[in-house]
Amino acid sequence: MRLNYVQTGPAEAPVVLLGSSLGADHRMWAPQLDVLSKRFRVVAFDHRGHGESEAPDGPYTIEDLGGDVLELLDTLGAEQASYVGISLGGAVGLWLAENAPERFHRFALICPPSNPAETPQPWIDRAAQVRAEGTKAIADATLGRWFRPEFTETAPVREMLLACPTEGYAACCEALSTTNLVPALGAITAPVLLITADSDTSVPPETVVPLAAQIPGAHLEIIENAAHLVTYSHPDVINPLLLAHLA
Ligand SMILES: O=C(O)CC1=CCC(=O)O1
Repeated sequence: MRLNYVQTGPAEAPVVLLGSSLGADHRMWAPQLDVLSKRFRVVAFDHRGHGESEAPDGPYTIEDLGGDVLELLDTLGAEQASYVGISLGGAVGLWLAENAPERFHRFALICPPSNPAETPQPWIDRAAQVRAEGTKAIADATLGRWFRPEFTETAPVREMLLACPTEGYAACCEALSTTNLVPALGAITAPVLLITADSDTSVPPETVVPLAAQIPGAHLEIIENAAHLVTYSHPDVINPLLLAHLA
């Protein structure tokens, strides 16, 4: 699978991969790139079916998306990396922490859905709606979950969502509908920073806070007055946390 990616920072520095939210692409990491690339070789990639990555017909699985990241590491010539993921990218991070610990130093997982398969029907319904009507049909509702009303710089994110391939978005919804990463959380060995946002209605804090007790040694941060896409709306709060954890 050919994943699209951009990289910045010194070529010889430790690699940090950035995995995006459902419907967004590598451009959503713009508020993190300058800061992280002073210390790391930063690789922001598009999941399959997103941005400019290949978009085969779905359904996909979380194993597909995680396997793509391992292939990307091989393509980059990186034996190991650290991984930062938000939302769908956070679920992929949990899968990587559980299934490929030898390839990763540290994880920062932001608003990660750990068991979306618990309620699969909304994901199956969303996939059907997007296949029928495109991502424009879900754009207003999605941005309403991703940002609090006082954050108004949402136009670039809307543009990413509208540009997301219909089949890729739908197939990733189907991946979420079959994903349950909870049973293996206790086997995670890498240091994990978990970040949740108090106003996140996509992946509510009540579903993230308990993960800190289930992942050995995990550290939890709860960001106040923030919704799901907290990396984009609150970089001044998030970037120092990422730097402190990854360094
Ligand atoms: O609500 C959304 O669209 C964002 C999201 C992606 C994965 C998830 O659980 O929520």
